[in-house]
Amino acid sequence: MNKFRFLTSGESHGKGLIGILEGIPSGLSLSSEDIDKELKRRQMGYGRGGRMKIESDHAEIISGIRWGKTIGSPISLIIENKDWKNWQQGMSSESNYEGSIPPVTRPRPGHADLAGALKYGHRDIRNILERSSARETAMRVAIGAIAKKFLSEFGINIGSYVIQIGNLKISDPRSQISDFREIFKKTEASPVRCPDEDASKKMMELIDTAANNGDTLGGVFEVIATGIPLGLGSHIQWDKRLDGRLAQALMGIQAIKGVEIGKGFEMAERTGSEVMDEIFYNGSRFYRETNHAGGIEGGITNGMPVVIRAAMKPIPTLRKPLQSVDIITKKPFEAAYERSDTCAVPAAAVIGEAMTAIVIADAFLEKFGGDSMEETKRNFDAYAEYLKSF
Ligand SMILES: Cc1cc2nc3c(=O)[nH]c(=O)nc-3n(C[C@H](O)[C@H](O)[C@H](O)COP(=O)(O)O)c2cc1C
Ligand SMILES: C=C(O[C@@H]1CC(C(=O)O)=C[C@@H](OP(=O)(O)O)[C@H]1O)C(=O)O
Repeated sequence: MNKFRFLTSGESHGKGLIGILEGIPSGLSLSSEDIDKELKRRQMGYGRGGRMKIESDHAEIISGIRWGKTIGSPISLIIENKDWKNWQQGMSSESNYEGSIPPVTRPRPGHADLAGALKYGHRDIRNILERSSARETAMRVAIGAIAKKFLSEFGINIGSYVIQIGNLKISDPRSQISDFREIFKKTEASPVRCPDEDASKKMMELIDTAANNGDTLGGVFEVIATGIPLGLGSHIQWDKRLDGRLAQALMGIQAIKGVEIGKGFEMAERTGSEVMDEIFYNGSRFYRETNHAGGIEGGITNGMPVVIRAAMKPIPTLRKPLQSVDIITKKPFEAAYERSDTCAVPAAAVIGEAMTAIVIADAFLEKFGGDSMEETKRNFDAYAEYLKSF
C-alpha cells in the first residue's frame, strides 16, 4: 500500500485515537459529518456491550482540510475516548501514577494477552490489551469514510450485510434481490445488519440466548463494492494482486479468521464449467452474466462488483469462565468478567467496508491518481473513453 497510506495510534482506554492519512488529492469536499455518519454505523448493531453506551464517536479534523475541501496535504483526525475519564490515572503517561491500579496478570484465551506479554516483556497485560482491542477500528472506519467519499466521486459505492450469526445462515441475498441499493436499505433497517427480516429476528434471539448462557457468537458478513472500473490491481507481482490486498486488509480486522472473494471456498467443490464467468460482447462492450469470481480475475478487477466475505470468530471474553494461568503465580484461575460484547459481527461488517474502501482507493490512485481531483477525473475519463474505443 503506498498511494493511500495511513497509520493509527491510541489505546482503548487512553485519551483517544489518532489517524494520519496521505494520498487524497486536493479538491475533495469533506466534512466531519461525512466521517461521523460512518462512525455511528459502526457503533450500532445488536449484541454490543456496555462500552458502546459510554462512547459516541466523533472525528475532529486537525489538518489537511480547509474550508470544506482537501488541500492535498496529509489529513489528521482525532477521536476522543469518552471512557478515558474513568481511566485518567490508570492510563496516565506520568510515572507518578504507576501502580494506581492493579496489574492485569490473567491472560484471556483468544486474545493477544499471553503471547503479547511474553513477547514485549510485560508483567501487566494491560500494556497489550489496550492496543489489541478493536477500539482502534473506530479510526479505521473514519479513514475508510474519507476513502469512501473519494471513491463516490467516481461512482464507486461500498456496502455490506451480515449473512450469518452463529450457525444461522441466510441464502445469498443477491440471488433474490438484484438491486444492491434495495439490499443495503433493508440491511440498514436491521439491528443485526441482515437484509432478511425474519432471519434478523432469529439472529437477535440467538444473541440473547448466547448472552443469557454467558457465551458469545461470531458470524459472516459480505462486503460489496459497485461501480468498480476494470483494471485495478495487477497480475504482475504477488503483492499487487487486488484479491490478496483485500484479503490482508479484511484479515487485519480483530477476530476475522477467514476471507473469501466471490464464491471462494465453494469454488473448490464445484467443476470449472460451473464457476468460470463466461465472456460475451454486445457490440459495444464485453460483459458477463455471472460473477462467481467476485469481480477479480488474475488479481485485476474485471468491471463486475467486487464481492468479499469475511468470517468472524466468537468474541473471546466470556461470562462463562474459561481456564487460564496467572502469569505471576503460575496458578490456574477461572477468568474474571467485567463487560464485553456478545456479538460484534454487524460492527465488523462496517469495519470491513472501511478496509475495502481503503484498499480500493489505493489501487484507484495507483491507476488514475493525480494531485488534484480535477486531474484524477481527467485521467479516469480518458481511460473510460479508451475502454469504449478498444
Ligand atoms: C467491533 C469489534 C468488537 C469487539 N469487541 C470485543 C469485546 O467486547 N470483547 C472481546 O473479548 N473481544 C472483542 N473483539 C474481538 C477481539 O478484539 C479480538 O478477538 C482480539 O483482539 C484477538 O484478536 P484475534 O481474534 O484477531 O486473534 C471485538 C472485535 C471487533 C472487530
Ligand atoms: C471500544 C470498542 O470495542 C471494544 C473492543 C474490545 C476488544 O477487546 O476488542 C472490548 C470492549 O471494550 P471494553 O473492554 O472497554 O468493554 C469493546 O467495547 C469499540 O468498538 O469502540
